[in-house]
Amino acid sequence: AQPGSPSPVPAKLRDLQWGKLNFLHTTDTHGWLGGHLQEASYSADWGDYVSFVTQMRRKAESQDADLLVIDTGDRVEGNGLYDSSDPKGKYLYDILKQQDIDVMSSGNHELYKQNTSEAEFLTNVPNFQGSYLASNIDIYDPQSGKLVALGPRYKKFTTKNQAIRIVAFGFLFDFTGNYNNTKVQPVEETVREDWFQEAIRETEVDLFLVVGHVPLRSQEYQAVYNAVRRLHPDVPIQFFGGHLHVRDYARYDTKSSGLASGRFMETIGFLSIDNVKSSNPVFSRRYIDNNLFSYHHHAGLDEATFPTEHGKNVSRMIQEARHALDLDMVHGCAPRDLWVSRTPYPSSDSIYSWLENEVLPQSLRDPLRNNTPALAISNTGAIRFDIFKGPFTQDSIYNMSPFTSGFRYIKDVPLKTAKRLVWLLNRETKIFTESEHQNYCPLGPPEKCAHDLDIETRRYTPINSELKRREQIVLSPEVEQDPQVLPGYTTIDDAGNDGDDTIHSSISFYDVPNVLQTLIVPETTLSAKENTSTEPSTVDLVYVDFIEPYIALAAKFSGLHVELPRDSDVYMSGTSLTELILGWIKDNWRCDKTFI
Ligand SMILES: O=c1ccn([C@@H]2O[C@H](COP(=O)(O)O)[C@@H](O)[C@H]2O)c(=O)[nH]1
Repeated sequence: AQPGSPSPVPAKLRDLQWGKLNFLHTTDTHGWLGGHLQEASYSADWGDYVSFVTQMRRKAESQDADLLVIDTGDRVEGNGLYDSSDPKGKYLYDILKQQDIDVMSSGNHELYKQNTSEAEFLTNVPNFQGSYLASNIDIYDPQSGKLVALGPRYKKFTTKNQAIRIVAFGFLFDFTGNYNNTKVQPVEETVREDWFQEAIRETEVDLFLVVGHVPLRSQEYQAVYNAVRRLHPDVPIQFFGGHLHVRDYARYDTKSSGLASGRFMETIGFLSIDNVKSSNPVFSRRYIDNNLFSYHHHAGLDEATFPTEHGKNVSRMIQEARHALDLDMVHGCAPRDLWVSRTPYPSSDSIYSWLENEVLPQSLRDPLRNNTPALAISNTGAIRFDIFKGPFTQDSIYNMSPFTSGFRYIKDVPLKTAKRLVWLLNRETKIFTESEHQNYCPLGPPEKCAHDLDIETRRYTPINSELKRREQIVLSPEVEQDPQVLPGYTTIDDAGNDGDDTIHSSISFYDVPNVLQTLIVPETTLSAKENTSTEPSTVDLVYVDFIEPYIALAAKFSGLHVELPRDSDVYMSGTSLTELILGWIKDNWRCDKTFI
């Protein structure tokens, strides 16, 4: 763990049920390779995980079993270790490659920007040669300019100890927000390609392994499942998924299942399959809290015997990178916790209410607009993580707001129309049904999308469904706090409620809107007539530039006749949302002696 990170609190643990074939799985790590420096439950770093994999491989060997290590993408964007270096990822790729990963795939965050996907192609794919699969992604090779596969489409291999013959694929969901230097083929089309049809016609196979940055309960995985099952009614299929940032386990039939292992290095997913080659395979899953207490327990080792030299070196690499990036530098001290979804919105401890009521009204102003009133909009997904009371560091800013988006505006928009546009963005259905940008919750945080699962059937409710959205639901009721049991994940999945390794009390999650809004009316701009209603008749409609495609769509439905980007312009040139928030924090959150 990194120096200064909190020690894990001993807790009641559930053991792992080993099989002859075992997996460890990470997904959506988003650069959190240093672990969580403010949360004891998730305080192990990538170096500890390197030690854990080594020790678990030894344990597998001793039982003549196999262990495969999987990662399903979104390794970048979301933490200072990736986002604060120039170029981004200067330290991350070398740290990542220290892990011995057997099968991995790309996420959507590897493809939003040209430099990220090129780093993936030129650095990460070669670093993980033989493991990195890209079943449905192509990239324009920056050297030749030719469109080529990002990585091999699939691979066949046989495990060392049990000689299990595996055919593996690596998918990304039907993502449309990628920069134009990559092409993502919809999974439903990929499964009709000749190479895929040939691959699944393999007869010498004991297991199909489908890894991907794909929600488990999705039309994409349904398509892969249907294609394989049509030819192989009896061969086990194991899926690993991600993107929604949740722990989840799905049973598709008696011989197939899927595991999703959370987000931000909070969770290491464990899955075992016993009797893979028989007519009766047995599956077991566990979500391991990423801390040393859990690691020691599951490896059957202690503080002295657990860490490997390699693991310790990787922890040192992280420490040096964090030091070089000055990630512990304190910008201010937060006077209270501010939550993304642990508290109702709006409320005094909602991070979105804080942005709407304090940060944006006090900071968002373009001097070139001469105090013109503005209705400002940001997507809630731009804010990725909570703020904890106490020191707010260089790391905290990227954990909370990692993206580089700035602002644009459309002038002279009737306030009534602007408000209707916001209403439409939050209502979603109509807009996204007709959108080429349809995606998993393209505006809100991914967890919001996961919570739109139909509770009864555990099926994902597509965002173009006409099903009525729940307004704001408490997903798990608060329970009396048992002093021995700390709050944390209490997952319910298709195998029941005993998946988490650590026994926790539950935390409440509340739904959040797609976009937050704030009306900014400088006193002096109101005419005497308007002053009576305190609302201007027209405003600058200001928005985070990432959401411009959705603004264009919502404008169409709200009667705002604009063509974007032609009719919009940059607002506060050179200032990103992240810089705006950081500036406000530096000005407003002084550290007094209660924090030191
Ligand atoms: O530049 C960006 C990129 C993404 N977002 C938001 O992030 C989510 C997607 O996050 P995942 O980790 O891939 O699930 C997307 O819905 C956007 O809301 C952003 O705001 N800016």
